[in-house]
Amino acid sequence: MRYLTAGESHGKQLTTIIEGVPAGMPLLAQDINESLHRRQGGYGRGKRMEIETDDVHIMSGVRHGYTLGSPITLVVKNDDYKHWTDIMGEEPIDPDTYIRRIVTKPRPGHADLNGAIKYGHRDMRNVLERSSARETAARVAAGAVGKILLNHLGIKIVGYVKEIAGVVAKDFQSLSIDEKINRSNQSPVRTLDKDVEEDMMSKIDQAKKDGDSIGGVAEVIVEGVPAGIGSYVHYDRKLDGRIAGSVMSINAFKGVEFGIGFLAARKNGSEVHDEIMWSKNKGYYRKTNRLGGFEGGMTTGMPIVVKGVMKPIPTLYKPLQSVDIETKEPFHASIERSDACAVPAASVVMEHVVAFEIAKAITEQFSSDQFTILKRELDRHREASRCF
Ligand SMILES: Cc1cc2nc3c(=O)[nH]c(=O)nc-3n(C[C@H](O)[C@H](O)[C@H](O)COP(=O)(O)O)c2cc1C
Ligand SMILES: C=C(O[C@@H]1CC(C(=O)O)=C[C@@H](OP(=O)(O)O)[C@H]1O)C(=O)O
Repeated sequence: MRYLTAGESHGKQLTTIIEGVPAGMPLLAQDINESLHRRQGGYGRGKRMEIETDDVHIMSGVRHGYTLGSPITLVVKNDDYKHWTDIMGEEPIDPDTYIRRIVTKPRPGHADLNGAIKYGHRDMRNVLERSSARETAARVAAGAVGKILLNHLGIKIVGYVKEIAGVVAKDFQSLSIDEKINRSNQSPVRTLDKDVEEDMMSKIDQAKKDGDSIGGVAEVIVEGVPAGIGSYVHYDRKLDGRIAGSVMSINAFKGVEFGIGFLAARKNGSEVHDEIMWSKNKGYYRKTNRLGGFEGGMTTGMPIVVKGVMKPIPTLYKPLQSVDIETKEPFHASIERSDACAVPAASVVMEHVVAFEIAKAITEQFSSDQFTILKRELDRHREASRCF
């Protein structure tokens, strides 16, 4: 499975093309929409989310509710486009209007300056339109298809917020994954910990009031992936590496850890490695899960536990110094519409990029032209690894 996305933030639409989804898998627009709507929500987002209603249009690859095995094209319209037709249209524009509207002031922390240098754009709108996290709607659409595939294979996944600006949620390891899904869906900041919700929201309110922005940590848990998915043979087949890459590719994400992650550097081996157990019912399992479900680039059969850290949003009302690329004069950032905190929304994005990577690894490892055969093979693998 692989996918490509296309589309500018204030252009007509976002398009996702996914290749390699097995034929015969049930797939409905409403299931993809559930993911898209979750991504749009979350406390801390700016005015743009009041304009958009992200609903998917399935343009190819699905017939009568089932996948065909051919490329699936998903379209999400940008409702904001109607306000940007003069700026974002494909026809040549009157030079006076154009000059008045070009973006020459790069925001520290965004892709503006580096993207302009790379492509030679003197108008940094040509960069920001595509570097905008609007693209994550298209990625969530792809991830939703991956997640639907996993769900049909008995694999469940949840993403939620662990921390916002130093307010840390407690661990809820004993909660079932279904309870985690419910709690994160009900929380305005998508955390499992009701006790810290208010604190998280007041941090966001304070950041908004100060014209500043804040970041945090999101966590994703995946249950039901059998042992031995991924590979220890090649760097680009190690599944933990691929998941880490997908998380790092989310806009504003600056780090990833599995299980106890960076804490492992300060512990002895006896405090880090998960002892191996066996029982007739469960087969092999680990007493603990400090390594977050991976050894040797392959799944251990324990829950996959991955965290990603998101930096504060770059667009600030509070001025940060930068340089105008036309005049070379210093300036202080101008006021622009922006999110103050997007960690709740990003936890949904993270859930979906991780879902896609796992679905992709499973379809690579087993026969995947036909969904029923894939399901049979995975069940066989589950049984073989239990009895191994
Ligand atoms: C869901 C989501 C919403 C975001 N919203 C904004 C925003 O409103 N304003 C902004 O400047 N950056 C926003 N970002 C972050 C930028 O897109 C990101 O910082 C930028 O693309 C530069 O990439 P980098 O931070 O990965 O280096 C958002 C990110 C995500 C995941
Ligand atoms: C549009 C989305 O997020 C956008 C991501 C974003 C950025 O710079 O990354 C900037 C903002 O866009 P605008 O400048 O139009 O207000 C966010 O709203 C979205 O998540 O769908």
